[in-house]
Amino acid sequence: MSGSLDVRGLTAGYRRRRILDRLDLPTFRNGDLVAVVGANAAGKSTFMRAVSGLLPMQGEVRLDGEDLGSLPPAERLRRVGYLPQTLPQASSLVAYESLMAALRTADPSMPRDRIEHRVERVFDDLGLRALAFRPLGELSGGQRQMLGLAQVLARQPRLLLLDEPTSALDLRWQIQVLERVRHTTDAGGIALVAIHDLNLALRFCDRLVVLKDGALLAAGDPLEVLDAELLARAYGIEGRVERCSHGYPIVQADRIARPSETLSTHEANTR
Ligand SMILES: Nc1ncnc2c1ncn2[C@@H]1O[C@H](COP(=O)(O)OP(=O)(O)OP(=O)(O)O)[C@@H](O)[C@H]1O
Repeated sequence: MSGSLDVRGLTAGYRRRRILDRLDLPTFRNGDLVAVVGANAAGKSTFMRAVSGLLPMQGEVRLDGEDLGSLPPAERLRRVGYLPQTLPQASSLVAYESLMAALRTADPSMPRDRIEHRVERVFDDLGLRALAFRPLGELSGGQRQMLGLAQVLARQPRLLLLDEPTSALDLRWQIQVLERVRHTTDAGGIALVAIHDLNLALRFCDRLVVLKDGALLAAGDPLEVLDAELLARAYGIEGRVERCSHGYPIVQADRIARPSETLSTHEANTR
């Protein structure tokens, strides 16, 4: 179906361990900015790698009705922009050249003037002009993370898969990045963002996927899905979702839950 992402029966893992086992997600549509959340080791990065095509997988990932697994790697690379959790390698290339190189790799047939136009544009959009002629090896961790994102956005992929894109960023740049991603989804894209900061997820994302031990714990509207019980089950904490004085929802983590509080009432009652 056009304008959609469908994940059905996704199974993926590593040589000796299966991590995701027949994962089904709700259909995502154009305009959706999806936060993929869950505790450490829940399977978020494995999910991102599997959907991106970097990790062998079974099941179906359909983008606009087409099975991504059946596309040639170059075509998949054109449609899916994946930002890994690791920062881009430090190198002697300056930032501008690194973006040019990323675009050339993704689409060797793209004319040079179009590449330059896209690179200029993404530097402006992300407010990174000051970094354009700095060698990657001389940038801070946060600056390198921004450049990694710039490399992905400049390719203008149909689907964005961003694994912790704000983990190295200060408050201002966290907002800058998520506003930028929001802009691409408002323009009709689909973006999946693995993120630990639930407050950013609540503020910018319109869909939430919660993973636990490689399985889907919950999915839906972030404000409907995130509540005290989910915080206990997903993270083992006692917490709550409240509104700040500006009206934004915020998650307050109060303390680590006692073991029985990490289970649902039903589970606890039937033990
Ligand atoms: N390269 C690998 N080889 C073997 N096992 C791996 C590998 N990468 C991750 N795992 C395992 O897969 C499971 C899920 O890890 P994953 O990185 O997907 O979790 P995550 O939700 O992204 O965690 P985090 O929030 O800590 O980044 C973990 O048990 C982890 O130990």
